[in-house]
Amino acid sequence: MSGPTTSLTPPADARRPVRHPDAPAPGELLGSHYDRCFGCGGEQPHGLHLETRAGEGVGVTAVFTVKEAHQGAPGLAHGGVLATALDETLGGLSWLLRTIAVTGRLETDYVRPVPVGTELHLAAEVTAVHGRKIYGTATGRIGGPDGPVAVRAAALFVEVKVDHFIENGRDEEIRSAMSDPDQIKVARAFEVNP
Ligand SMILES: CCCCCCCC(=O)SCCNC(=O)CCNC(=O)[C@H](O)C(C)(C)COP(=O)(O)OP(=O)(O)OC[C@H]1O[C@@H](n2cnc3c(N)ncnc32)[C@H](O)[C@@H]1OP(=O)(O)O
Repeated sequence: MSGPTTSLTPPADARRPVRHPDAPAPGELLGSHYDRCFGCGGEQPHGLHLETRAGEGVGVTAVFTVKEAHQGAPGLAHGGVLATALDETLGGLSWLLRTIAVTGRLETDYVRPVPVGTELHLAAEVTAVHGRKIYGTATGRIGGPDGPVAVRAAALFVEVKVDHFIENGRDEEIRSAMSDPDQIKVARAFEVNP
């Protein structure tokens, strides 16, 4: 049986990731890539409102406070919401590479339950790049950057052009985003990618 390989282990000839010279400085807040994004958008009332900062190398850190609206079991964060937090943090790595990419595969390990009210401290890094494929890992810790690990992820993102969103998104939101100067600014930031 043959088909595309879905392994999260980079191939032997993958290259080490390189921080883009125009990447935000370590500690800089990345801001939201779309104000209605469920992961990071300020205009999404029940969203995660994840705040992501550039880290050292090709890495980012983020903080997500688990709210009442994020429950699965009573008083505990929903696993899908935690996967979203990991996915969004990994998505922030695009800023470090200055490459637009979407999640192709995301594998999540749930190590310990995460109560409502927890401040989850996330960290993600790119581990390898192979053609359009970007390999990354992420971790979420309870209470602080050195707190106990609650969740972990390995992921493969695939580089896409802006057209991916224009061709596939719903017309109403695409039209609205295209008429928003802030949104155009975010998209342009990634267009120059030597
Ligand atoms: C702006 C950023 C927002 C950030 C928000 C947080 C991140 C997100 O949640 S993004 C939203 C969720 N993701 C999506 O909606 C993506 C939906 N999927 C797609 O659009 C397509 O399948 C896409 C773009 C991933 C790949 O399609 P396509 O561009 O045709 O590439 P394709 O040729 O199939 O694959 C390219 C390579 O990736 C590999 N690949 C593709 N999908 C996968 C996968 N699921 N698992 C492993 N490898 C994969 C292929 O094997 C291929 O590898 P190789 O180059 O070695 O042959």
